Amino acid sequence: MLTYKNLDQTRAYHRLLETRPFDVTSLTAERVETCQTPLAAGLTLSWAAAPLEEKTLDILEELAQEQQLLEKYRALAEGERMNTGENRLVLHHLLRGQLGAEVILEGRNQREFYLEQQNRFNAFAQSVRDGSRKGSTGKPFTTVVQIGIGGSDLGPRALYLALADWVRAHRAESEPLLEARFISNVDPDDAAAVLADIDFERTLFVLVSKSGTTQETLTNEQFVAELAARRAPGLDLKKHTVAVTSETSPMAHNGGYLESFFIDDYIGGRYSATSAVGGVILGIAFGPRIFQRLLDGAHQADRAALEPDIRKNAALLDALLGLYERNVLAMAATAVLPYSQALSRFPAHLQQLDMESNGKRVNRHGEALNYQTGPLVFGEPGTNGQHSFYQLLHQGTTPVPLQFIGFRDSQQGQDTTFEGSTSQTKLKANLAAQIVAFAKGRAHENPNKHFPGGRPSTLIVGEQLTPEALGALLAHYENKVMFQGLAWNLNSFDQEGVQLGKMLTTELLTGSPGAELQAFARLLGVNAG
Ligand SMILES: O=P(O)(O)OC[C@H]1O[C@](O)(CO)[C@@H](O)[C@@H]1O
Repeated sequence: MLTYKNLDQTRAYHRLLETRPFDVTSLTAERVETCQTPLAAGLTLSWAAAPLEEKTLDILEELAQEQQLLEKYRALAEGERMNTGENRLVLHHLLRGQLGAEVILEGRNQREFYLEQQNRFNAFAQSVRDGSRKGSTGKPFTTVVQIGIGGSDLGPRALYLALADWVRAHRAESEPLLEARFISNVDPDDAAAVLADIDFERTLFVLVSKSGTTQETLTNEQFVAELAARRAPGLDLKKHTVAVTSETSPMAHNGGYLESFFIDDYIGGRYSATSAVGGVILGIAFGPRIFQRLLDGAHQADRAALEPDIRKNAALLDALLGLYERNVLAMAATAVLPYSQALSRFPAHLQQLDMESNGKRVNRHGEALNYQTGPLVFGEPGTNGQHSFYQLLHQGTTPVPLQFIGFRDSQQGQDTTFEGSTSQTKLKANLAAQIVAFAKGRAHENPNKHFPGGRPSTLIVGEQLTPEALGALLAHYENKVMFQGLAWNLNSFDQEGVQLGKMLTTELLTGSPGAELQAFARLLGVNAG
């Protein structure tokens, strides 16, 4: 039977508070060689430079048992109503494969429903790619533009950017390459810039909103319609627009779109990248086979997260390490630092995934918590970050645990040798150097040049950022966030914290706002109506 208790009601937590962290200034080569956990799809988690002693790991494993983390993960995948705030199931794992018992809801097998949608959007993507489906003026599509925000933008955009160059370098000559673009912000400059040079006759729009009510997305739909009417008056925009939404949303079945593809309430926005939300645009841009490879990598990581031994379960280990850093070592933030330009928007996706999921102050039953929960998440690709905010990370007063990601090979294989080493070699050398510099520091008699060290990190390393590796990376973080939320006894699957701002915006635009809201409206020149 599953029981739910707060972190501070567990024995393991109180034992953890008594532990001393591994002092990462004592990092050794032997530790680098031994502290490795296979993740999935050829990725490995190195935790050599993490503040973990063997004894701490044992207690973290006890915590996992006391909080029944694996049992709860299994239950979640098999249809337990884990989203207590909204009384919903949490089924994104089923998008990539069956993990346990089938989930049947009102006679519908949920895995089959997701597969049916996948088959539909794959066939659609194929027809766009092979040119059999054309625009309303008879021209083949060359560009696909996604309109959506939050989970309906960040994951798909991060995945597109992560694979675009890999696909360009690895595709067969006969495979077309369609360009994808994204409009998310209600700032009119976003849509205007994305659409500035668009050829409407050859563009397909993918309107993505699970709720079908998001202000930014509906406004941008209208922006596109008006611009298309001005720039391509003969165009039938309906034949250039598909929708991705839930079956119960106002956008579903409204007859305004060429096709509609569905998710349901059991796929949370920030967990939706492997559904039609990401699958339509990635399938069109790269082809369904590439999207399937991404799903396979994600499923491998989902399976690996079922492993009971914490030393062999990268998602569980990473999750409980993050909890240890947050609750025992009182570290408030964490940085995600991919040494891969392709992952340029991956930290932005993780920001939503982590902070919208675990930025909570009450437990899953709505009771106030007496301990810290989700950390602040930020990040940028290396080496760019090194020339920006690493100063604070090395010598600032706030130690921040660092999550590095790196690959042995570049995606495209193009390179140059300068001063005896290639760019890819320099990239990896910088990454290795940073881990050691953060961990061990360097003494100096000039305090300004003194590096204290003792700054912990982990490294996820793989051969190359392939579709499988990317899928595994995505799922690893989803599972990490899920395990942390379960250990903190909170609901990682709702987001009430985004509602108040939305409400006040509506009040200001269409209702009777309070005096202070009106005062800011005057300062900003808000003209409602
Ligand atoms: O897909 P929708 O319903 O337009 O929602 C977009 C995003 O808005 C949020 O609800 C937050 O405002 C996210 O959780 C979600 O991903």
